[in-house]
Amino acid sequence: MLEKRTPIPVTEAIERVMKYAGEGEAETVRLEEAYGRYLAEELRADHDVPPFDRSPYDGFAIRAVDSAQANLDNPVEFEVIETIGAGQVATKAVKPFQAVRIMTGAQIPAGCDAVVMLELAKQYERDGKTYMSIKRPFRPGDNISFQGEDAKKGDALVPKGTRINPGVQALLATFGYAKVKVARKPRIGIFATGSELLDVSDPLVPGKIRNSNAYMIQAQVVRSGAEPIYFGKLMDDLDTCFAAIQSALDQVDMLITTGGVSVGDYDYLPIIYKRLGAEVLFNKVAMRPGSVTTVAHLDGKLLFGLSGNPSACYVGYELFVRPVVRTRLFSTKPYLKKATAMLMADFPKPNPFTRFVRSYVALEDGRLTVAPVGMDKSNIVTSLARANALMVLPGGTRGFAKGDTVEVWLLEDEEGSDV
Ligand SMILES: Nc1nc2c(c(=O)[nH]1)N[C@H]1C(S)=C(S)[C@@H](COP(=O)(O)OP(=O)(O)OC[C@H]3O[C@@H](n4cnc5c(N)ncnc54)[C@H](O)[C@@H]3O)O[C@H]1N2
Ligand code: MOO
Ligand SMILES: [Mg+2]
Repeated sequence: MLEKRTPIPVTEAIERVMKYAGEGEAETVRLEEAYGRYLAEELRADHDVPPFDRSPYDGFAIRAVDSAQANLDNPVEFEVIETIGAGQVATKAVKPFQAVRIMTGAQIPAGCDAVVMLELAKQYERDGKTYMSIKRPFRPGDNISFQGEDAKKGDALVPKGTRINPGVQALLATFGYAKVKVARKPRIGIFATGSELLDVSDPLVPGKIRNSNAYMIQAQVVRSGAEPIYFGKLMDDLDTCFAAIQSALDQVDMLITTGGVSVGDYDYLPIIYKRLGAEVLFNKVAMRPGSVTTVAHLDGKLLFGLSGNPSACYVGYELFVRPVVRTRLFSTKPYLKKATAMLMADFPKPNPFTRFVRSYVALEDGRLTVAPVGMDKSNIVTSLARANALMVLPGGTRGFAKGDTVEVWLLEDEEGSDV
């Protein structure tokens, strides 16, 4: 007799998985390798930025008070006592009506409190000395880039769990992080199961198809910030699958299988979970596609039994695996970012299960619109190529119409959501 599966709501399924999400671990990488990784600790300023008052222009550093009387009819003259470029420090004390020729980025000489742009000064020589004159007054602080104006020592700049983008990379360099503490990428093992599966380079033969899920999942793993370990494809043979899965478990933090999870004669994952002694968290979810998604837990490791159907497999990853990965990357927002969008197509057929329709979200005239990107069936692979969102249509008795406002979960977003 076929075991009856009881569907549970998607939110409950996610909750059950997240109980076993575990915690992130830190590792150290060189700054050059940090881009795209996730910070394992908050980034704070340990010094002021900039660390000294500096010139934002090529020009002359002066004491503003000396320029007070300058106007078009009364140029004020300064003796130029030295020249400093960025990286150099003035060596002479600046006395009244003296100036230092200064370049962008150089430290403001002691005693000076304003900078005159080169274009506003006239420089000339007289009796072997260099002078410049200006025809307008400057106030203290004019054209100074002040110490700490960018960041003050102690400022919290980037929270733990942030993905290191080029800007974060710049800050890490600014604060001297030659080595960076980042989240260790969770290692996710992948098996594709199915006797019908061909390798990518195999020619098509009757009854068989190429294994696309393994490559799709590897990309999803990478997109979410984890490290895929692909163990290859398995024939639908119980003992072979069991042995392969059991031995792979030692090498990974969690394991994904695709296919073999439904109720068919050759769907062996349910038996394998039993043999392993794994606790099955659920084996039916009230969602389309991916209703057969099964998640089990064994000795602190999650085993994701994703559907063999490509669209169902894809959705299963984004809903159940991604938030676990993000949690282990120290994110406080591990879920897909949610938004609302205007539906651009009718969806008349009601469905008792919540639908996650592979869709394309666009920004049109300042508001989000959403349209499905292909046929809404779980065995469809072509629709995935253009999907940048999952449109969430709650199950129930009604369909949806063009113009309705619907929820969308964004697939390419980096920020995430805490719910
Ligand atoms: N009697 C029932 N039959 C089915 C049910 C059900 O409730 N009762 N559920 C259906 C649903 S819903 C889904 S989804 C599928 C899930 O099946 P499995 O997860 O067991 O996957 P398979 O049977 O192994 O394969 C399904 C389908 O996907 C193709 N596939 C598998 N692996 C790959 C791969 N790596 N790359 C590309 N395509 C793959 C496979 O050839 C099949 O066509 O079960 C329904 N049946
Ligand atoms: O698990 Mo199936 O995808 O609901 O079609
Ligand atoms: Mg099957």
